[in-house]
Amino acid sequence: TQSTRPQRILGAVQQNATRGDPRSVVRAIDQYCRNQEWAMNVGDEKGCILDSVVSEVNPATVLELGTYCGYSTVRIASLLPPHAKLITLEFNPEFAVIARQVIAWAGLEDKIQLVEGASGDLIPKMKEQFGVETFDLVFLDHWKDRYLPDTKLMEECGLLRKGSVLLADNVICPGTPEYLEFVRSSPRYESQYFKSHLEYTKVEDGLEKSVFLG
Ligand SMILES: CCCNc1ncnc2c1ncn2[C@@H]1O[C@H](/C=C/CNC(=O)c2cc(-c3ccc(F)cc3)cc(O)c2O)[C@H](C)[C@H]1O
Ligand SMILES: [Mg+2]
Repeated sequence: TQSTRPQRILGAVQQNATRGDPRSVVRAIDQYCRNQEWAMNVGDEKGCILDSVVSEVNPATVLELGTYCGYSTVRIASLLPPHAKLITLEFNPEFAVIARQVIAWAGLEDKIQLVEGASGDLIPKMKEQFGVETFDLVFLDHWKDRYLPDTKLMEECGLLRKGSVLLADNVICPGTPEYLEFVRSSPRYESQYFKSHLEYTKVEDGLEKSVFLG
């Protein structure tokens, strides 16, 4: 039977990356997606911006919305300090199965908690079920029309504190117009656009970093 693209990405990791070496996992996925078949990972160019924001925030708690194959999950977790935790939400069980194996290959199971389910259902349960107070960093990379409702939901659930950083992928392509308008016009956020390109292409895209002001 035909394999799926996520299965082929996992295969590329298992063939080309070293177990326990997160950066080799990231490199293997980028090489596969650049040379064999495109996939919607944040990629190497925007990934460098992601790395710099993660390093600057040096977060103890991270939330990722939209795991997919786990590329950005591994990329972020590889930069976290020893006791930091990353919770990543994925509602498609097929992708979750792949992402768990990519995370395991990178040897990052102890830093990453992959939770299967929809963000709208899980965000309200973060405090009681996962013992989270607030998130220092949130990486938004799920359905683009869910960035704004989920951001409002995180505010309502008290998951953002003064200084929490939201980093959103794809604010140009495919685009997240309502979210962008909101974070750029709201007095409760300080936003900054990092111009880049859509993963593995020359098309413009970028990341929007928004600091919650409380
Ligand atoms: C109600 C559910 C919401 N809550 C949810 N809760 C949990 N998990 C969720 C939720 N909503 C979605 N997910 C999961 O996250 C993933 C979804 C990721 C979505 N990403 C894109 O669509 C994209 C497109 C392009 C692109 C650019 C140019 C092109 F030509 C084509 C494609 C590029 C990019 O970098 C992109 O990230 C995964 C597939 C999906 O199962
Ligand atoms: Mg994306």
